[in-house]
Amino acid sequence: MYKVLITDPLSDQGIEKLLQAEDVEVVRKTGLTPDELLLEIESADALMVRSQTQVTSEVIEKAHRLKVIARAGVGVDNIDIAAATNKGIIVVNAPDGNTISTAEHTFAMLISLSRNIPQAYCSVIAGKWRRKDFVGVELNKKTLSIIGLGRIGAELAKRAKAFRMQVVAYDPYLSDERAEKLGVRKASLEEAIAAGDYISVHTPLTKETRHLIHRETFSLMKDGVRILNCARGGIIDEEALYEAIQSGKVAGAALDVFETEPPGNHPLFSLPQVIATPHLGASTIEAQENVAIDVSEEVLHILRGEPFKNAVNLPSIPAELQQKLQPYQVLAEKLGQFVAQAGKGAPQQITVTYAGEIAELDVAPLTRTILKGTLSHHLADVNDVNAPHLAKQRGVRVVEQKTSSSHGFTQLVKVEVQTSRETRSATGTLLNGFGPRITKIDDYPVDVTPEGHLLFIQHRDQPGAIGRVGTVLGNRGVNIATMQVGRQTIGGQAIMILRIDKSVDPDVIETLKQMDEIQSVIEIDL
Ligand SMILES: NC(=O)C1=CN([C@@H]2O[C@H](COP(=O)(O)OP(=O)(O)OC[C@H]3O[C@@H](n4cnc5c(N)ncnc54)[C@H](O)[C@@H]3O)[C@@H](O)[C@H]2O)C=CC1
Ligand SMILES: O=C(O)C(=O)COP(=O)(O)O
Repeated sequence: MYKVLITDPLSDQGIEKLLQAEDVEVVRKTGLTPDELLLEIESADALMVRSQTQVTSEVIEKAHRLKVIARAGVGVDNIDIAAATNKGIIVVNAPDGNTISTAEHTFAMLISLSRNIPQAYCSVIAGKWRRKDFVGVELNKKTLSIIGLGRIGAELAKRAKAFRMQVVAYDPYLSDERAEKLGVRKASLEEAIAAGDYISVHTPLTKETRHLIHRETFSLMKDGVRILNCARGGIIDEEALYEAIQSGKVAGAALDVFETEPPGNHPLFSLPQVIATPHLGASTIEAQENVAIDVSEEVLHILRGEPFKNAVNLPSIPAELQQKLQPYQVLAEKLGQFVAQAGKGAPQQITVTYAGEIAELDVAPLTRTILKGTLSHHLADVNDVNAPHLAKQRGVRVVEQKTSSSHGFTQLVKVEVQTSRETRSATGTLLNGFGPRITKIDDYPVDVTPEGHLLFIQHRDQPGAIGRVGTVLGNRGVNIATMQVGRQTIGGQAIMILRIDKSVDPDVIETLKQMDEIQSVIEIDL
C-alpha cells in the first residue's frame, strides 16, 4: 500500500482516481507545521502540494520512502529540487492545467487596475459616491509588455490583442516565428520595459529572475506605467516598487503574489494605487480539477513504475521517443549492472557507444538508465533521476558516443567502464522477439541472456577446463542452466559465462579460483 500525503487543498474531483486506487492510502493533512510535516513525510511514498507547503531539504532528508513530489500547479519554487534530485525523488508538476485561469486572472487584474474597480467598490460599499476619484484609462491602443512569453504569457497576449492592445514581449526563448504567430513584437528586456504602458511578468522565479525588475529597471519605464505580477513574488523588488509608486513613476500595481506569503500588513497596501489578490491565479474550479487530475495520474504512474510525463528534474521525453526507447531500457540497465559487477575498482569513466538504428534516436534517457545500472553496484538508492548527478558528484566522467558500424547487428549498445585498475566492457543488442542479449564481453564474442545468476570466469583456454568447472559446481549441487565460452586464440585467454540456478557459496568461488587455469571468478546478479 502506498501512502500519498496531500498537504495543500486539492480538488476532491481531481484526486478521485487516487481515492479509488486499491494500492493507495490517501492522507490529507493541510496546514501542517514544519515539524508536523517532518513527521508525516517519513512514511510517505508520494507528497502532493500546491504553493503553500515548503518542501525544504530538511523535509526531503526525512523522506525515507518518498518516490515522488507532485506539484498540483506550475511553479516549483517551494520545492528544493536539487535536494530531491540528489535523493532520487522525482518532482512532477501540472504545467497546463491552470494556464487559462491564470491568464484570465491577470486580465481581470489588468482591467481592475485600469478602472480602479477594487478601490471604487470599497468606496461605494462604505456609502460614498466619488466618481471623480476613480477616473480610469482605456486599454485600447495601449502597449502591454509581457516579460516571459510562455504558456500564461501567450494566453494573456491573445486576450490583450482582443482588446486592441499592442503587445511587446521579452523572452530569451521566443522565436521570430512564434512572436509572429502570436502577433506580438519581440523585444529585448530593456526595449520591452521602455515600451510598456503596462508591464506584466510571467516568468518562473529562478536565480536569474529574482528581482528581474529592480530599482534601475523602474527608471527605464514610461512615466505612469502600470505593473502586474501574477507570476511570483520576488520577480519584482517590492521595495523598489513601493518607491516607484510613491515617486509617481508607477501609476499603479496589481499583485497576486508576494515575496512572503501571506504578506501580512505589507507597506505596499498603504498605497491606494496598489490592488491585490491572495495568490488566486490558479484558484478556479476548472484549474484545480485539471491540475489535481494531472498530478494524480502522474503519481499513480510513478508509484506503479509506469511511464510518466512531466518530471521537472528529468528531461521530458516525447511519447513517440519513449515508445521507441522502451524496449532498450532493460538491455541498458543490465549492461550497466553487468560491467559494474564484472569490473574491479571504482568507475572513473563510463563510455556508452550506440551503433546502428538506435544511434539515430535521442539516447540520453538510455544513458541515464545505464548509469543507474552501473552506479547501483556501488551506491544505494540510485535511479534515473539522480544517476547523472551522483556520477558527477563522484567524479565519474560519462561519455556518450554514436557510430554507424554495428558489426552485422541491427543495433548495438556498448558500455565500457574504466576504473583505476582496468577497463571492462559489455556489448548488447535486442534480438527480435527474444529480448536483450549480451553479444560481447570485452573482446570475446558471446551470446548471453542478461538475467539471473551468472558466473563470469576468466581462464586460459585448455582442454578439460570446462569439465573441471562443471565438476566443482556439480559436486556442490549447483545446476548449470547454460554455458558460453569465448576465446581470442586457441590456448590463449578465454572467458566462461555460466548461468546457474542459484547463488553459490563464497567457498565454491574460492575452489574454482584455486584451479591453475583460472584467473578470476566473479558472481554476477542481474
Ligand atoms: N498566480 C498564480 O496562481 C500562478 C502563477 N504561476 C507562475 O507563472 C509562471 C509562468 O507559468 P507558465 O506560463 O505556465 O510557465 P512557462 O514555463 O510556460 O513560461 C515561463 C516563460 O518564462 C520565460 N523565461 C524564463 N526566464 C526568463 C527571463 N529571465 N526573462 C524572460 N523570460 C524568461 C521562459 O522562457 C518561458 O517561456 C510559473 O512559473 C509560476 O511561477 C503559474 C500558475 C498560477
Ligand atoms: O501553479 C502555480 O505556479 C501557482 O502559483 C498556483 O499556486 P496554487 O496552487 O494556487 O497555490
